[in-house]
Amino acid sequence: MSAPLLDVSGLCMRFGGLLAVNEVALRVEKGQIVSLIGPNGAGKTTVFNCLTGFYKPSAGSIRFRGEEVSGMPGFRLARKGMVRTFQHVRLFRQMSVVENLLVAQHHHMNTSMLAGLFKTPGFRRSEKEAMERAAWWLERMDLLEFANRTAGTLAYGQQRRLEIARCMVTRPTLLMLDEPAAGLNPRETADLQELIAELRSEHGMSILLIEHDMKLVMGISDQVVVINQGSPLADGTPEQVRQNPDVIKAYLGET
Ligand SMILES: Nc1ncnc2c1ncn2[C@@H]1O[C@H](COP(=O)(O)OP(=O)(O)OP(=O)(O)O)[C@@H](O)[C@H]1O
Repeated sequence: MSAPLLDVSGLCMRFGGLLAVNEVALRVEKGQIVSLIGPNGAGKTTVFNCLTGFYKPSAGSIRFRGEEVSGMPGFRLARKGMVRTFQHVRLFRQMSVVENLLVAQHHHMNTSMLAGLFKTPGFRRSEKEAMERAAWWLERMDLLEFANRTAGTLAYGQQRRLEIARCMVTRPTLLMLDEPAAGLNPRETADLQELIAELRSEHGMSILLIEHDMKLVMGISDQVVVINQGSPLADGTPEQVRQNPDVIKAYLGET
């Protein structure tokens, strides 16, 4: 059997006296949708920040495509195919919608500064492909008509979609979404669920999701990992997790 796409074990993150993440383990197999859930302050975003190189974990192993990547900076992880969105939308708000997608691809373009200076055929081809990819994803996300609008002026749901498009133009392997349904209305959340399913079925994405919307989590996940106060509480299929008494007590019982 091949190694999991993402294999995290013994992950710990300490902030001074606070052990915010304590021995967390999770796996994402290729093509899986895995959700990380837990009450407010459970440590979910801290786990994401460790996985994506924002924090250097205090302990533990993070293997991505078989390689130990713990402590690797975010831009290198992104090049390797691990990309994320944020709990609070983070776009280049003053840039146009399409510029946001072009900038995102810059690190991934196979061109040198000299090639850019002399506008070599290779550089021009690379730029054309980046523009085509941006246009494709803008259309897919129903954002094409806003291509030249300043990103900060888009409606909130559109900004969320642009953030996902910004990940997708880099052609990632693992997409990590931090509360993608936050601030969306029920219709938009249902559309998001459909989009996530299609990212997997049509684009071969593997997805790790932090989400509070239980309908979305239970409706879309292959596996659910539950943490509470930084520590692992349960993991399994949505059905197994839904019926776990510890989870009901610590988390689902709250809602
Ligand atoms: N940079 C930091 N410095 C100190 N403490 C932090 C830092 N980041 C997070 N924490 C603490 O770590 C704990 C876990 O926070 P985290 O944001 O990871 O939880 P969460 O599960 O994502 O919560 P929510 O669902 O509310 O977003 C909290 O007690 C938080 O205050």
